[in-house]
Amino acid sequence: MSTLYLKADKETISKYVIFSGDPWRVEMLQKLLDDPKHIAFNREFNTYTGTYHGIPVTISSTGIGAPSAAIAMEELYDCGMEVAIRMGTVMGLKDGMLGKLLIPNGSMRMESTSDTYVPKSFPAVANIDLVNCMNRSVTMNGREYINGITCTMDGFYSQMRESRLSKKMDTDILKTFDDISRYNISGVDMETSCMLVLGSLMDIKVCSVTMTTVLKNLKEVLQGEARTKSEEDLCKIVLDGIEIYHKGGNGIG
Ligand SMILES: O=P(O)(O)O[C@H]1O[C@H](CO)[C@@H](O)[C@H]1O
Ligand SMILES: O=c1cc[nH]c(=O)[nH]1
Repeated sequence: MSTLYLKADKETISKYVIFSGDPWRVEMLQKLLDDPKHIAFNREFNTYTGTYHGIPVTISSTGIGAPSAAIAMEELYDCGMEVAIRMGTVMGLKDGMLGKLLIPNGSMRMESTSDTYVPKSFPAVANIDLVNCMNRSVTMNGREYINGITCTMDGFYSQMRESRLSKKMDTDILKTFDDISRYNISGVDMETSCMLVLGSLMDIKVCSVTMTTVLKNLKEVLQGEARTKSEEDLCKIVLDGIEIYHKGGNGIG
């Protein structure tokens, strides 16, 4: 029987799963797989399974935010997922980060979905072996990475970007950034901490590999060809990272 939202089942899902936020990034990634089989595109969940250099890999999407990321994680865990990688974009909070990969060791839980599973004192931490393999893959692919702590939030236009409403309500978006910058937080996204928490609860391996596409206050933004190239590199980096991990961290090729 297929799952409620992703329309997946045990026969079609592999143990390695990559989750993009954006369903259209899945279309970019599936082009790098051999023999990609389209499982379903239902709501925000676009899912394929194929192989990368002989390794079975499933790719899917979570849409924006932790609630739907938790649904995707739950349903593919039900189908036998053992390794989950978030492959997304992130807003960098430090200068010079644009185009660099932010691969957090852990993430501050400012989203609320993970609170529905465990208390806030439960940490959101990444699997160290996966992080190391992804770091190696970034270097191999000619990019730079940053490890450290990120922050995951729920409110895009209430916490991360000014809007007509936030101005009308006098919401101080910059104060949020100032507050978390004092904690040496490197970047902000909307899914990572929830996915890391669920991975620990499921006793599977999880990490988050994110491309810095924008800096806070839109100080710098990756656009046009540079943005496309950075997302293409992100897809390749995550696939190569899985290959490194699959081979016991001993390199690829
Ligand atoms: O590019 P993705 O993976 O969607 O990630 C980031 O982009 C979205 C916000 O623009 C949020 O989902 C955030 O986490
Ligand atoms: O603005 C942005 C861009 C990428 N990721 C986010 O979470 N926010």
